[in-house]
This record gives sequence, C-alpha cells and structure tokens, in this order.
Amino acid sequence: MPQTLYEKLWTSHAVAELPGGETLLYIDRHLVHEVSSPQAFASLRDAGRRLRRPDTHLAVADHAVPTRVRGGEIEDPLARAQVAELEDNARRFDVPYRPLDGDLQGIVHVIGPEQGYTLPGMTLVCGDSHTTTHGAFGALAFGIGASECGTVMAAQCLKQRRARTLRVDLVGQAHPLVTAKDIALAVIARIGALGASGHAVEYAGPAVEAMSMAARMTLCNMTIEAGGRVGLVAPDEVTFAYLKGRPLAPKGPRWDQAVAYWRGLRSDPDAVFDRVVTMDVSHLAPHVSWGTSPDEAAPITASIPEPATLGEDSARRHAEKALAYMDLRPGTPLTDIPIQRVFIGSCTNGRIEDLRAAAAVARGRRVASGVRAIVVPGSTATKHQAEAEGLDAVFRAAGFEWRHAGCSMCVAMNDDRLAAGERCASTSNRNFEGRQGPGGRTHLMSPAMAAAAAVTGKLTDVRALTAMPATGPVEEMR
Ligand SMILES: CC(C)[C@H](C(=O)O)[C@@H](O)C(=O)O
Ligand code: SF4
Repeated sequence: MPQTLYEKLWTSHAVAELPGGETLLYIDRHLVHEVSSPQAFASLRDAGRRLRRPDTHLAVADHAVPTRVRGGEIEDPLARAQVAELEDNARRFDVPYRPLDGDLQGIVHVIGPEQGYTLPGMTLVCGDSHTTTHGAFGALAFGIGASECGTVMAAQCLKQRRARTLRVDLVGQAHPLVTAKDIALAVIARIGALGASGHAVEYAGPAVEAMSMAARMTLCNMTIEAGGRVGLVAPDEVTFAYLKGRPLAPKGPRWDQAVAYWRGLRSDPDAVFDRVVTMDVSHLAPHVSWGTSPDEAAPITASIPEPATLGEDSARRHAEKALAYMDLRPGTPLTDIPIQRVFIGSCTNGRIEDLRAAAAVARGRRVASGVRAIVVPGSTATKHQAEAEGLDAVFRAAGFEWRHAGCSMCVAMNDDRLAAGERCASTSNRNFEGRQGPGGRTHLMSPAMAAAAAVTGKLTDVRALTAMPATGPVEEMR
C-alpha cells in the first residue's frame, strides 16, 4: 500500500493503537521555552517524577527576553522570573539548556535546525504552535499544549489522532524577490485561515525543490496559520547539505546510515492524499496582509478589497471589523498605506538568508524619516553570522536598530511593542488584533518587502524599488 510521507512518519512512531481511535506516538524530541513549560515542570515536581529521557529535550528562553541588552540582570521582573524559572527547572531536571547570554541561544524554531537537533524522520514537539517549522526537514513536528508537555517529559509518548493529508503543489518559478513568505501568504489567502485544519500539509513540486532550507522553514512555519497541524517537505540533497556537520547531527558512519534512511522519507509516487491544491508561483507578486487574520492578504499590486466582494458572510464581517481596526478603507491601493514601524525577525523570517535579503534592500538606502525599524536575529548564532558578513553595519548605516536574538516584536512579550495606532511592516506570522502591542496594526510580509517599506515609509513593491538605483548613504559613511 503506497504511503504519504506523513503516514510513514506516523507508522514508524506508533507505539499502540488506542481504543478511542487515537494512536500512542513515540516522541523523539521536545523543545522547551520559558512561556509554555512552567506548568509541565510543576506537574512533574508535584508527582515526584523525573524526565524519562532528559537528553532528548532542549530548553531555551526566547519569548520574553530583552533584545536591547544581553548579559547582566533582566530589567523586567516578569521576564526575569520566567527565565530564572526555566534555568532552575533545566538544572533540576537535567535538561540541556542554552543560556541566555551564550552563543547557542535563540528562538526554539531557529536553534533546533541550526544546531542539528531537528532531523528528518523524527517526531518533534514543543509547547508552541509554530513547531510546524521543523517539518521542513521531513520531521513530524507539531505544537502541543502545556499539559501535553508534561506527558512527553514523563512518558516520551503522546496520544494523537491521525490527520487528513493535503498536498500543496507549488509549480513554476517565482520571481527572485517573491519568497516563501509571499507564497505562504498567497496559499493561506487562497485556502483560508482554517483551510488546512485537521490536515497534515505536504509541500511538493518544483518550486519547493528549488527552495533553500530557510525558505522551506518559512513555508512550514506558516502552515499553522492555515490551520494545518503539520507542515512537511520531503528531505533531499538540500536538506542533507544543510545538516551535514551541524553539532548535533550524526557523524561518520552514522551520518551515512542516517542519509540512507532519510532518502526513503518521501511520499510514494502513487500515494493518495485526501486533498491536493496546486499553485503556479510564476506570476505571483509579493504579498502583504491588510487585515487581522493571515488569510486577509493580497498582492502588493492590489487595493484593499471591498468586504462585500469577499463571498461568505463570515469573511465579509471579519473583513469589515478588520478594516475598522486597521483604519483602512476599501479601494485604497496597498502601496498608499504609510507605516511607522518595521520589524524584521521572528521564527518565520529571522534566519541569515532573511537578514541577507533585507540587507540587500537596505544597502545604500536610508530608513524614511518618522519610521522606526528594528532587526532582531532569530538566534545568537545568526546574529554573529550576520555581523561576520557585515550585515549589521549595512542595517545601522541605513538607520535600522540592530538587536539581540529573541521573539521580540513578533509577540510583544518583551518591551519591543507597538504603541496603539502604530502601523508596522512585519516579517512575523500573525496579524491578530494587538499581537504586536495593544492597538498596534500589523502588515505581514517578507524581509525584502519589510526593508522596502522601511526606506519608503509605506507599503512598497520591492521589485519596483530595487529596479531604481540606491542613492542613499553607503556603508563606508557610517
Ligand atoms: C507563547 C507561545 C505558546 C505562542 C505559540 O504557541 O505559538 C507564541 O509562540 C506565538 O507565536 O503565539
Ligand atoms: S517568533 Fe513569534 S511565532 Fe515564533 S515562537 Fe516566537 S512568538 Fe511564536
């Protein structure tokens, strides 16, 4: 019987079929952060339990951490307590921990892949919805609730219901400035914010095969914004080249054995999916969101839609409310929308490739007056890499603030947040009301598009901007 990649990963981890139709799955890896783990550790403490396999977990503080200064005492008392609690729990339960002021700190979904902790064929969970990111490696990765984190810690297993399967075929060749983020926004706009709910999504086709690991991670990261439980890309040479030599990846003969196994991790040619969606990316324009749900997005060449044209009543009502919150009027060209803030970072778009793409636009240009733009690397290693490449200098010369790694203004759990009424061009993944600060307004887009918005002060088609020469200050004038 031909199998999809999802089915292969599922059956290779099934420990038992349970009476209620659920499966007991073995969990290989568990990422732990300061916001969703305290309850799980407390439940273990209360029950006097240890972790079944402490070495399979990896803990790091990312959500609440300050990005202006690193080292020394954290100013904010809540963040200080959260980080201290995580450190204490890691020590007490023997969980590998990446200290906040160390070189290996960063957003869970950035450091897992970067350190070779995320590997093809594994099950990987985290008390965090964007765990779908790791599916880019052909791992069965999904977010779980706080109490499930405790179950995984104690039992290394989890009860799960099998999802339906959806293959998203991406065909054609995208414009070089049309990225995985634009494709993700276009897919979500097409299928809806609940369009993939109950499904494990596998991305396939020539446009996916052509993507870097960073791009595949962006795509899988956004799967949850379409309601998908899992995002997957079959591992291939791009995957193996990315992983080879990473600190936690297998070495020597074990590497060869692993690659031989990983090569089998792909959907059989005649495997049947419950649904298939095909999108040709050849003529896709860069996308931006205009509303307060990730599916309220459109090509930058378009205008704010008239809610009445949106079909279903629920979509119309949501759009009306969204436009009121966003203070936008139907018919306004997207490129006429001014912004005051820019956030480049997050587990969606805070990797080195993302920073390079933004820096390429920022180079020789200047952040528009009245705009505040911050660049927050997804990990400390990414920050160091960017500095080695001189990207920090490019950003600083252009008037961007260069920060330490963390979730930052993606979720505003630290002090990086929008003031009420401020409008932000953001490379993050959620544009919900108040997501980046109470009353703040978020427009989701790619790093290159966010950099373009920073230098023009409004939503901008980066393809048009970069067709003109940069005339602003060059790096040497720093
Ligand atoms: C705080 C955390 C549990 C949350 C998540 O589950 O995703 C956050 O990372 C987010 O992006 O909203
Ligand atoms: S960067 Fe944003 S989306 Fe990613 S884990 Fe942090 S808060 Fe969640």
